[in-house]
Amino acid sequence: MAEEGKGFFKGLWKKITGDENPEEVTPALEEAAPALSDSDEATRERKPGLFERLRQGLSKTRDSFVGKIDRLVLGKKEIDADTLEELEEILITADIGVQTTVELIRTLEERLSRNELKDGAALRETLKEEIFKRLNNAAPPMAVDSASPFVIMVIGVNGVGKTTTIGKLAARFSREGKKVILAAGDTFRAAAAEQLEIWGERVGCDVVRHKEGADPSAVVYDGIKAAVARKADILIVDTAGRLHTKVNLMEELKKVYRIMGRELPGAPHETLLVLDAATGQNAISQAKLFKEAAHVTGIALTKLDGTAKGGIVAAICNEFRIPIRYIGVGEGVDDLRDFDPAEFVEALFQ
Ligand SMILES: Nc1nc2c(ncn2[C@@H]2O[C@H](COP(=O)(O)OP(=O)(O)OP(=O)(O)O)[C@@H](O)[C@H]2O)c(=O)[nH]1
Repeated sequence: MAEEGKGFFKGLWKKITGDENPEEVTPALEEAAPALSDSDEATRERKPGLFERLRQGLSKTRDSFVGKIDRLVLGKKEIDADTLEELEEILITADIGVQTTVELIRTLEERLSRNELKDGAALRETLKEEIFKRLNNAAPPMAVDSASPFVIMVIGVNGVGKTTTIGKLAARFSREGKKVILAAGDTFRAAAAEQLEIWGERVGCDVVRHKEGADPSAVVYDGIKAAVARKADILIVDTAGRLHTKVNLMEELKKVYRIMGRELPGAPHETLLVLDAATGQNAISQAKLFKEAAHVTGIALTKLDGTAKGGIVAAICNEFRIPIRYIGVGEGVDDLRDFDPAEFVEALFQ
């Protein structure tokens, strides 16, 4: 650039940004936006809307959890043991879980002793980073194209949002052009099959159901036969969330699981446990219980929008080592989102 032109550019730059030295800033800007393709442009246009919805969905957790952290750390010029003690209390009450809280505080203490936490802002940033690390238990996404039909067994106690999650998943897969069949394996409650049929009509997919009180294994058997005969891409199987006893429930789930594998080797390809975030520590107990009885391979965490207990995400990721595949942030069909740890932490702390 000619010197004269450079001067003009510098002046303009300062006017726009208030920054004296464009040379220092320009390389970073170039790095940040290497060649935007058309699809990047499209993503950028779509992203703010989706991100904003996620932010809104997490507003209760952000206001209580991150709000408390901000009140504790912002403006603090020095971090000491008392600050970390107060932080520990906030983490515990935010349903992050005792084990994860202890780990986080230990890490922060170490970083404090290495002089890495100079002030409140540094503490906030480090906490965000450490929470992200614990959410990021890398697991490959559900590989629905790896089998045909790909069978998803959905488990969880009543009322957690199982049927709604199945409906939202069916809608999403159908939109992607996949043929989906639903099997109403909860024969204990008549309303469960009816609810599933309503979703089937809404989404435009077949529902296999039997009468109330029928053997769920028979429903699953028919579901698999129908999925194979009709060349479905995905079969989603609902299961009971409540029986006369907990032991009965677990035994039934084991039986349904066995029948699937017998009728279609490799099935179920995914056992998705649905948990209600608003139930806090109860969701943790359910995760423990189902993990022991069923081969849980993924979690859908619903109702994050209605609760301040969003910290439960960290407890689940860190303590169970079962990937959270989806999060529910509203009742709408588009409110079941892929769980993206980076986006989640950003939406929480921003
Ligand atoms: N706000 C909000 N509500 C949700 C979400 N997911 C499900 N719900 C609502 O939670 C309620 C219970 O959902 P269901 O799908 O009926 O729950 P279920 O686990 O199938 O319950 P049963 O059919 O009784 O076993 C419904 O009113 C849903 O609309 C979510 O992510 N956010």
